[in-house]
Amino acid sequence: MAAHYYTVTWDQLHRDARALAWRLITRGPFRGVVAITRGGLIPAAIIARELDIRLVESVSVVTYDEEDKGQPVVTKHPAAAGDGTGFLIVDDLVDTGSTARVVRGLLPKAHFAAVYAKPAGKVLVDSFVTEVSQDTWILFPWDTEPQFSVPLAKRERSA
Ligand SMILES: O=P(O)(O)OC[C@H]1O[C@H](OP(=O)(O)OP(=O)(O)O)[C@H](O)[C@@H]1O
Ligand SMILES: O=c1[nH]c(=O)c2nc[nH]c2[nH]1
Ligand SMILES: [Mg+2]
Repeated sequence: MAAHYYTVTWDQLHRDARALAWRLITRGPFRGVVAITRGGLIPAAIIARELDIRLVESVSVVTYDEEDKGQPVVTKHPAAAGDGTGFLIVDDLVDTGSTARVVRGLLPKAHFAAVYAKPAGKVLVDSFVTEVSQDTWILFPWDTEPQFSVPLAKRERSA
């Protein structure tokens, strides 16, 4: 269980992905994008649109079952990206860095970008936008839904 949660709305994700695209303009040009499925797909689409890139490849690394972490397994290789030369890898976040380490091993020449980064993983990315603490779980808009909120005055107080 995480100590903190950081909720990201669709608007914020769009804004942060565009901010990442701004930073990436001077690091390119890129021939194509490799999205790390599934979390990297939407940021990759936003960034590919902003950088006017039409070649979008994907790589799938399965590591987590909700908040439980296992061994990373590559279930889809990024065949069109070769050794990564001229390619931009995009993920939604780096946490421990284990997904990034696997993908960097597959595409050693690519530029690695993530929208959000935690301290243990940020050394593995070339570009990111926002850092959160290691004990924070990021709640993405595709994993959440709006629900009724109990008024503050009716909540139980601990002290
Ligand atoms: O730095 P790490 O500790 O490897 O964690 C980061 C990875 O974990 C999440 O993906 P997940 O494996 O949950 O799959 P998903 O993208 O399909 O949700 C997230 O999208 C990153 O890809
Ligand atoms: O939705 C997510 N939020 C996170 O903080 C995280 N870390 C690894 N995998 C994650 N998935
Ligand atoms: Mg992922």
